[in-house]
Amino acid sequence: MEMVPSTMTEMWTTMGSTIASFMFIWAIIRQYCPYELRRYFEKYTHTIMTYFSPYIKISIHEFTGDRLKRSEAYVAVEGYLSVNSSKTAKRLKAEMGKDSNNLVLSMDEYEKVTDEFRGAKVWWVASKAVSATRPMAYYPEQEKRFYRLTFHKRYREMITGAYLEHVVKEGKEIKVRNRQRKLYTNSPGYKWPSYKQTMWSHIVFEHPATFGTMALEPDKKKEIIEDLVTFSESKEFYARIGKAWKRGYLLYGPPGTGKSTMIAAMANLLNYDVYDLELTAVKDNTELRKLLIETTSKSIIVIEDIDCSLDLTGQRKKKGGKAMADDEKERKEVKEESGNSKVTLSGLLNFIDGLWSACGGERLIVFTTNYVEKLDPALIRRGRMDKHIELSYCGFEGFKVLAKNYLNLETHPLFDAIDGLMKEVKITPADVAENLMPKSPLDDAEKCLWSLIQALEEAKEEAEAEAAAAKKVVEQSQDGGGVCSENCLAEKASE
Ligand SMILES: Nc1ncnc2c1ncn2[C@@H]1O[C@H](COP(=O)(O)OP(=O)(O)OP(=O)(O)O)[C@@H](O)[C@H]1O
Ligand SMILES: [Mg+2]
Repeated sequence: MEMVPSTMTEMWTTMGSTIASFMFIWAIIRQYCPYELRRYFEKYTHTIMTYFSPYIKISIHEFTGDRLKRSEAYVAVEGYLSVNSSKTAKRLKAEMGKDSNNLVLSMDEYEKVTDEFRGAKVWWVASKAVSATRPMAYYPEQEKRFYRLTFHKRYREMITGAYLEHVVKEGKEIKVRNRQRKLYTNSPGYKWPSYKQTMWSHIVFEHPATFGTMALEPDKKKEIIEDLVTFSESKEFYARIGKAWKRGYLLYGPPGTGKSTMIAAMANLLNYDVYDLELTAVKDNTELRKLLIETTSKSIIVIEDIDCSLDLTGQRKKKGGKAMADDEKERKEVKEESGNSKVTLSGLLNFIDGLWSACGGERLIVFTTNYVEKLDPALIRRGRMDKHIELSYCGFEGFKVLAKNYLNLETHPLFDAIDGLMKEVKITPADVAENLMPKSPLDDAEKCLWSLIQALEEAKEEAEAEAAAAKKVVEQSQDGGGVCSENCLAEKASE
């Protein structure tokens, strides 16, 4: 009877001393053994333990290979765990989320969470390994972060198949929902730090414009929105017809008619990033291609005032029959005009629809111009710029949207007078908006409407005076018996 406690005590003593000896040996190895020997010891202990363990482990590393880009799988898992871990994990970290007004939680380093899928239990751990070597003494230690998934080997097939598929799909959706949208620029004003890999700099994109606040004919607005939404939902369609998943928009019209505003509204509608490409700051076609490759999907690449960016209007046409000297001179002129940029029309065409432009998919390319007639037809032909949108002077429907935005008015007795005047004179939405904007806290809606009526009346008087002057010139030229061309009439009228 006394044997049992004595055996138990002996057993505990033996176990205790074994663990103590093991720890002692391990402490000595850690203290005195060279790094290589330690690694060797760790490796074999690990192999023996893995052999007897019924669990399988999968690691998903943040960076793979060239370390240039975060691994897509890691980003997706991060998204998936940000939602799933925030319910169960005890140590969380918080980062600023979408629109800078909410915090997104995710599991902290070395935290472990459990997940269940079709009755199978799995465990996720966020971990990091610190690289033993540093390229230079003053470089910070390189941390390699990774997630480790552990599950029982009897679920191998289901976890490596259906479960991981589910994690990646859901994680990507969560990332898109939570992401801070960005406005990128390649502007030369920013000095790139030498270690920086990317040629774009960015800020958070927070433009408030939406199609709801845009002054535009309702039918036109509806058509544009439908076109954009159809594009964003057509991944399979583009794949089936063998076309890269991108679409070009040409926005043209006089200054102040809402071209730039529409780009912001497009980005807000589709939840896309915006790449504002300053073409004059691009050194040459190679640099243009590099910039393109660095853009991500779900984005709008914008080239504003394309007619001013480069001499893209005649270069290609002239080149064919010209002598070498002429060609050289022409190239020099183009270079001077466009701030040392050597981007050519063919470089730009390749940028839009060359092989590289298909990398990544789901991208809109938008050009804006005030002078559509100045552009080379090759640049804006259908297929390159698929949709041409003219933004023009403000109509009564457009005015009503602005009155609602600026004054919260849906109707007013002065609307009829404004409608009448708008049929007679051209006014840009920017001018309407400026007049409707209260200039002091005492300005009420009626005062703003009167300000607009006054502006419209002044514009009408100006137009009438111009028309009268033109008529006078015509009469004079007829009296004098001379023949005057249209241009000459316009010149005299403006005098
Ligand atoms: N269609 C519109 N709807 C609502 N607001 C507009 C519209 N057009 C212009 N605006 C207002 O006028 C301002 C100037 O418009 P925007 O910069 O979009 O014009 P633009 O066509 O890009 O001009 P530019 O050709 O000079 O670049 C905007 O800040 C916006 O408030
Ligand atoms: Mg603009």
